[in-house]
Amino acid sequence: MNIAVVGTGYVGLVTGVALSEIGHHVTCIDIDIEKVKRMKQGKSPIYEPGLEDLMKANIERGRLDFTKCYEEAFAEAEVAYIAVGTPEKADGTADLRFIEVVAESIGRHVQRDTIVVTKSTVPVGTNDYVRQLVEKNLFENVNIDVVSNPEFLREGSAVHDTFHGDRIVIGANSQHAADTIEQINVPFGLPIYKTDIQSAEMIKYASNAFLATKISFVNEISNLCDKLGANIEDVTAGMGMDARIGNKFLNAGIGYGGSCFPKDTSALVQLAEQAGQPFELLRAVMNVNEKQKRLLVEKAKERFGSLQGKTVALLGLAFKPNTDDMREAASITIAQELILEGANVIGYDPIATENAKKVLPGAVAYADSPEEACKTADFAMILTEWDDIQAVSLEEYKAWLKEPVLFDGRNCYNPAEAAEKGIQYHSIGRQTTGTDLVLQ
Ligand SMILES: NC(=O)c1ccc[n+]([C@@H]2O[C@H](COP(=O)([O-])OP(=O)(O)OC[C@H]3O[C@@H](n4cnc5c(N)ncnc54)[C@H](O)[C@@H]3O)[C@@H](O)[C@H]2O)c1
Ligand SMILES: O=c1ccn([C@@H]2O[C@H](COP(=O)(O)OP(=O)(O)O[C@H]3O[C@H](CO)[C@@H](O)[C@H](O)[C@H]3O)[C@@H](O)[C@H]2O)c(=O)[nH]1
Repeated sequence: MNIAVVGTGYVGLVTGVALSEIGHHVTCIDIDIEKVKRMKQGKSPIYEPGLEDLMKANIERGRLDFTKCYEEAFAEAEVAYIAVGTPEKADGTADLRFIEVVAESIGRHVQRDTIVVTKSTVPVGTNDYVRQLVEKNLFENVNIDVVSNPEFLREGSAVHDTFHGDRIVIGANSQHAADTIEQINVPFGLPIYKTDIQSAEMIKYASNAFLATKISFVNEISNLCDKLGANIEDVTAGMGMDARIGNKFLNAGIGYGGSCFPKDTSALVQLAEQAGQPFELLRAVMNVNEKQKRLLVEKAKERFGSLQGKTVALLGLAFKPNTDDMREAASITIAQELILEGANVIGYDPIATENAKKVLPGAVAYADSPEEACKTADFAMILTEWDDIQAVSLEEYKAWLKEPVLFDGRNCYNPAEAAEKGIQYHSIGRQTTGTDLVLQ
């Protein structure tokens, strides 16, 4: 099948590469000329494990190409995937401006009957709107079908998730369109769930909202554990043994970030509002998350009284490991709060530093290793559980930090062991240890 993929971000590029890997001929379009140049040379503009190797292999096989030119991409295309961003507007709703521009461009450039597949996360009803926009701009006398095919990959494991996902959702109102998109996806060998367009659109928002709810729920439980002397790791292990609850996605931490949960929960709350069906639960989930992002700073203030003049090492800046994405990373809130408290901040991230520089306060300094960050600092906070950060030993923290006090937002260490090694260790939903240590 000849496929055009519009937008080459985390979703578009991974989708395009994966579709070419299973045998389709794919042309990816992006308006960012620099990106297109890089991708043509087999270089991925984003950090995503395994992606670049697949890109190179399929460019060599002649099944994958990149362009900024719609004419070129639509010369042969029978199917057009839309994978541009749907960021959050100031009022919390989804911004459909990129979708609108793309739908109009597709309309102007299609040469034959075409199925337009929306991969982007869009509010219920958007695919109908997309069809209207495409049809309004048609030059050729062709038929347009639309299909909702929401994406469920996670950043940092996007390639793996695409080939090993739990399901592929296809929402269509025409049997022909549903069958064609199913056939395209059969080689992935994953369960395919077919439904109508509105339900497919809702499956995506409902899934993200449910996962966000799980995280805020467990974070609330962890804060209670903190107060009442229980241990969140033991609690979630015990909860997760109930198959109805499941043992995944129960890690307490410093709140969810990233390019999806924050904006998608907000968009669903707004969608519910517009439908006259306020989503109280999801509002609470979002409020809990905002509070949770500030937890480590609150703990540090409680421990030190004032943070004025203290230097804090922030270890891990990306919103999760194995990505260079800084969108809605908790590190942004934490760095801002620390600076407001009069602290100096030195950040370290193995991959996301360049992106971090664009969004963290200008006053933040950057280190090239956990050692350099910690040796400059009074105490440290672990924000992202990158492998190289988890590989730092407790002995090293003890040797490097001026005051061996560690605030661990990802529960990477054993609290008793930390105290044994001479560290005062504050983590999430577990008792603080090493409080009796005499620190300088
Ligand atoms: N990032 C994820 O993990 C993820 C997972 C599932 C779903 N989604 C959804 O997928 C969509 C895309 O997300 P993303 O993170 O890949 O976005 P992104 O911001 O990383 O990438 C969007 C790309 O589209 C390009 N673009 C914008 N306008 C264009 C146009 N007119 N023509 C061609 N290209 C254009 C941009 O230059 C950019 O490269 C969003 O709706 C998001 O909610 C994202
Ligand atoms: O038990 C957990 C799991 C995750 N997180 C945090 O939640 C955020 C999101 O993590 P994750 O879901 O792994 O990454 P994303 O790439 O944002 O993926 C989510 O958002 C995508 C975009 O819609 C969806 O496609 C995915 O299915 C969905 O998991 C990160 O800040 C994590 O640190 C926790 O705090 N505890």
